[in-house]
Amino acid sequence: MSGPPPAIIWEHEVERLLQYRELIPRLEEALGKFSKRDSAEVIQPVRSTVPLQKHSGFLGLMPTYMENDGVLSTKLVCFYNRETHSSLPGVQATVVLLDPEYGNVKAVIDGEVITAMRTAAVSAISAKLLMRPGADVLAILGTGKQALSHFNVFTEIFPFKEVRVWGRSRERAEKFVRSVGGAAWACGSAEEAVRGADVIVTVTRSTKPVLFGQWVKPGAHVAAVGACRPDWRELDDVLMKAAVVYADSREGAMAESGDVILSGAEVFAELGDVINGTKPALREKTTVFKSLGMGVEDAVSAKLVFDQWKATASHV
Ligand SMILES: NC(=O)C1=CN([C@@H]2O[C@H](COP(=O)(O)OP(=O)(O)OC[C@H]3O[C@@H](n4cnc5c(N)ncnc54)[C@H](O)[C@@H]3O)[C@@H](O)[C@H]2O)C=CC1
Ligand SMILES: O=C(O)C1=NCCCC1
Repeated sequence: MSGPPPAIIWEHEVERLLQYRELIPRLEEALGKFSKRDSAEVIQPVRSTVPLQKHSGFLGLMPTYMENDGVLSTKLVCFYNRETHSSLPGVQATVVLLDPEYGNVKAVIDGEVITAMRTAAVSAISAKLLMRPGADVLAILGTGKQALSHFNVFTEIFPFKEVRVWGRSRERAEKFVRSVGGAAWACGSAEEAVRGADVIVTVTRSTKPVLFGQWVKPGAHVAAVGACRPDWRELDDVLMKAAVVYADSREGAMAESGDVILSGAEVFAELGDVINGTKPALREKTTVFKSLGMGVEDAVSAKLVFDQWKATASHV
């Protein structure tokens, strides 16, 4: 292959280079560009998925081209629905950044930190747009990687007075609370965590509902991040039908979200539509943001990492 060898930028380096304050505005811009459906801005097909049946998982391929920005990338992500309490990873990812003119690989970047941070940052954007003003109580269902990245960004940018965490085992919820220096409460049940909460984040590997509409306070905002297969659920039909549903990608939600497909709920708008001002943010209603994850989010995150990496003198 012609051209210089690709940069290899791994986990600790990505952690050092990626900051929410720089990432969030770029993601907001990217979501808006995606929803314009202008092929010079963003070409991003719905994720192709290859089942890894033997290992209860999937390989997702997420190519994206942003012509006006000169960004070409693809993420390779494996995600699993393994036996409960398996110590094997739930999500593993790599982002490959290419030169769109020459076609050579410019960088191979660890995708786990990018996936954790860009997903949480997009949920935070959904909350910024859709939660009611004065939201005080945040509930997080799940205690894994996404739970931590969501805790980090939500507490960094919003002044929540209380953060509640639920996991399938109380022990894991308590461990999570210790890991964040005690800045949250471990709850004994999902119901206890979400009753009265203003914002609820679901970040589990569950394939059946863990959040039920009858527990959810009217006007609450839900960022639903797990359940990214057409037959997986995190939210029940009552909630899906009562809420105004937003998504990152309408096509993605119609193809991949069990919560949308199986409940028959309508996707009211994409987050990008709200950012572009073409659809309203119905903050006074109960809202669900159904996140599936998009290649364009990985593309702008990888570009940010690569640009910062190049700017670090010792690598040049
Ligand atoms: N929307 C998006 O862009 C993305 C979505 N995801 C999805 O988000 C979810 C969480 O991802 P990670 O935090 O990386 O995974 P993780 O494996 O680190 O954490 C998963 C959490 O779910 C819990 N869990 C597993 N089965 C459960 C069940 N039946 N009921 C309740 N809780 C259960 C685990 O105990 C753990 O707390 C996964 O479904 C993953 O596929 C991950 C990355 C991006
Ligand atoms: O966008 C992503 O990255 C993922 N989405 C759903 C499943 C895991 C990874």
